[in-house]
Amino acid sequence: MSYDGAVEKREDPPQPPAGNGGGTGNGMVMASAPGAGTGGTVVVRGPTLLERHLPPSMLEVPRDAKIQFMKEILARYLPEGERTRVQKHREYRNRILTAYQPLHEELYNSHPSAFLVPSFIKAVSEKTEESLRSIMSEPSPGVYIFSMLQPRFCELLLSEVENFERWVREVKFKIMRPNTMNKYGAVLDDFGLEKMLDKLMEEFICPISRVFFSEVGGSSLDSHHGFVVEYGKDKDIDLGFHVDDSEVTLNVCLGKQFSGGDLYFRGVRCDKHVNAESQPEEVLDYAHIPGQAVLHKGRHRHGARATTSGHRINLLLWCRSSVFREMRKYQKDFSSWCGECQREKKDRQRQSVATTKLAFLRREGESTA
Ligand SMILES: O=C(O)CCC(=O)C(=O)O
Ligand SMILES: [Fe+2]
Repeated sequence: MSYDGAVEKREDPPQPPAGNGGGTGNGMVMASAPGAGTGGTVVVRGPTLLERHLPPSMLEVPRDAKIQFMKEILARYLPEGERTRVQKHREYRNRILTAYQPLHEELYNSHPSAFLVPSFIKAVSEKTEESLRSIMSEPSPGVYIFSMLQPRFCELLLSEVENFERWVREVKFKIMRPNTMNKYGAVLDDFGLEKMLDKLMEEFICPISRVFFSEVGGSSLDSHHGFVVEYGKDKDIDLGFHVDDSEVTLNVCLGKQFSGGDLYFRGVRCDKHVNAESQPEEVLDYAHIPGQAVLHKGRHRHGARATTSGHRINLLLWCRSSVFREMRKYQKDFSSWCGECQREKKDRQRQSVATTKLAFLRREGESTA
């Protein structure tokens, strides 16, 4: 195999930073389960079944207020440890939000369509497989590449991230990194971009995922973890072979100038087969281009090669489905999406056809003897 060693499961960081000026203290463990921790922004979408249970006084309030109300009720039913984690993460975010002064307000307040290229907006608004395929390539099964972000948005976001990191250094704020495999990068949801990214997921990634990723919960995405990863000198160099803690991952290069940093893909696998061999058609290398997006299943094994010069920053949106995760707990057969389960199933079918044929031929032989 052309990758090294075993596949890692890339998750939100398990440990919070300790002590930000009398804050959370130690031990805010980040859960990778939906609804908790860094990625725990479960968004209740409306009109939903849950909405029918709202008290009459809540029916006319804005959607955000309804969501907040429902979240608070649902939080009461979380296990104790998880409730504490959610609460501490909320406090962590609030400390950032009250102290950090954003540089480009428009990033926070504009509708995401202001940042997207027109061809992408048009294809998604038509919502058909044909319109989506007209702007995408699929160089290996399940990996979709398309032009997505306007250069101006990439520049604004890069400059906002720089500003945030400058503030972090100046006030010596200990931030949580995006997940267990990065030492650099920042969680965009933690400094105010959660709502904008949620709209991006809901209005643009959900319609695509419904078409291409329905077998892994693409029709019921309901939360996200949005962050940037950074590579180059004095940053992360490469990223090991892994699967994401997501159902669907959006990965868009923001820039700047760099060489190297190719993504490599090696097929989709369930937990049991995560280290199984890859098939030739599953092998893909992809060179990042600023503004261009890669969309794939979280369980699609991948990694990033060394960024050999310059500075590469990518926007990642891990999209999750709480319904899919719950259902997966009770399933054993993942042949609708795991390449190795599919291969095993085909082998079993071939075997059973061969056995039936043999039995038939034997019977035929006996009756003509
Ligand atoms: O560096 C990249 O482009 C890959 C990032 C990635 O796979 C991740 O953050 O999960
Ligand atoms: Fe990844």
